[in-house]
Amino acid sequence: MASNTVRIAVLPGDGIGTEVTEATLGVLEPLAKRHGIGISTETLAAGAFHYQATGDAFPEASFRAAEAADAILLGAMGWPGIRKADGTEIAPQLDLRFRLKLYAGVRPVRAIPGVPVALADPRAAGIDFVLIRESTEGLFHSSGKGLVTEDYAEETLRITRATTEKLSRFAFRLAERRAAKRGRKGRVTLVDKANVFRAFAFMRGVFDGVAREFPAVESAHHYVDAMALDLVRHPWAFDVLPTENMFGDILSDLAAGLVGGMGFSPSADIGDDHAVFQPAHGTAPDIAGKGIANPTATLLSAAMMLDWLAARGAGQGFADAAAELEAAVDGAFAAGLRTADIGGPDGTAAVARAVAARFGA
Ligand SMILES: NC(=O)C1=CN([C@@H]2O[C@H](COP(=O)(O)OP(=O)(O)OC[C@H]3O[C@@H](n4cnc5c(N)ncnc54)[C@H](O)[C@@H]3O)[C@@H](O)[C@H]2O)C=CC1
Ligand SMILES: CC(C)CC(=O)C(=O)O
Ligand SMILES: [Mg+2]
Repeated sequence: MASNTVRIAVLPGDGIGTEVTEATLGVLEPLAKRHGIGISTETLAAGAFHYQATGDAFPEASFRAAEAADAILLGAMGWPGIRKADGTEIAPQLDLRFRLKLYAGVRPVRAIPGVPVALADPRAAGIDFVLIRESTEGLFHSSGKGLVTEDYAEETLRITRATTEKLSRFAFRLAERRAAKRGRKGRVTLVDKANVFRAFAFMRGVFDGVAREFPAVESAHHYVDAMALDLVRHPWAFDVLPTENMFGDILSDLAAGLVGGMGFSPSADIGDDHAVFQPAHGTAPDIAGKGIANPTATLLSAAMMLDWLAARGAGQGFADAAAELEAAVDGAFAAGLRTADIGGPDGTAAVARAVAARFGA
């Protein structure tokens, strides 16, 4: 990667995906100028409405351009009324995860000062954990391949040693970095269903093997049903939570609900060579076109992107810009910004303005 200049492929997608992406690009521009970092963007077509118009949800040219970019910023894709012949929805974001082997779906869940949390316990203000949703296999391995007959339907879950090892190492390394920052011991808790399914007993065995490589980090296991309970009972107790694809999909929405909703839930799908940064939410047909979508999740995803680019050699300016963007989001809410999803008056553009104003734009 050429130092200090990066190419970002932008896939706005459908519904509020386009709105939160536009707001985020509007913040990235002055941020890049301020830090003297070069960011060029190329907007690419893909999504449900593109499928409706052309019959192609994800043109190969868009995929190739995304693959060639230094990083990919994605809004959201899919629309409930636009379906393929098999009854499922359009989801090019899944193609990206599979084709670019983005096994680590990193979904940080953090209480932002000023944003109401769902729990009355004062410890909820300290919610700060990271779900790592394996994003290339698990039950989603079966997507588009399930068997459907007149009388029954069947989908298969797949767990591999190679991906579980990578996922586990990613989780332990993240826990090490978080421990260094927070000055406390890291803890990685595998979320599985090893009491019932052999595939999860296998996953647990592989995870335990990797855990032995990281003696300074605590390791634990939790069944997914109990984790759904405990994320509501005491979410502040968790640190890094790797899990299977479908479990992570479900738990990440639950977790978002703890800290203000989907509008506050960033994510990054990271592989060995590529990464996609996108909010964990969808296209929100119920609020699309109204100018009230909360772009915070996308802004925080963009901060994760800048940080990831810095770690890959783009330069310290990217790390500084990432830190400033996250601080600007926190600062804006601490200063009274209130989005519609938490009952406030501030729409998409107002959030972008308030965040950019924190760093003088
Ligand atoms: N990564 C992606 O691109 C995803 C795409 N989808 C697709 O999106 C479409 C809608 O799916 P839903 O199940 O309704 O999930 P959703 O995440 O779009 O919406 C769930 C709820 O959260 C709210 N919400 C979501 N993002 C918000 C934001 N930024 N600001 C304020 N409120 C927000 C919505 O208004 C809705 O009440 C479907 O076609 C689905 O397949 C769903 C999830 C992720
Ligand atoms: C197409 C879906 C898997 C998208 C989704 O729900 C997600 O990324 O969380
Ligand atoms: Mg989801």
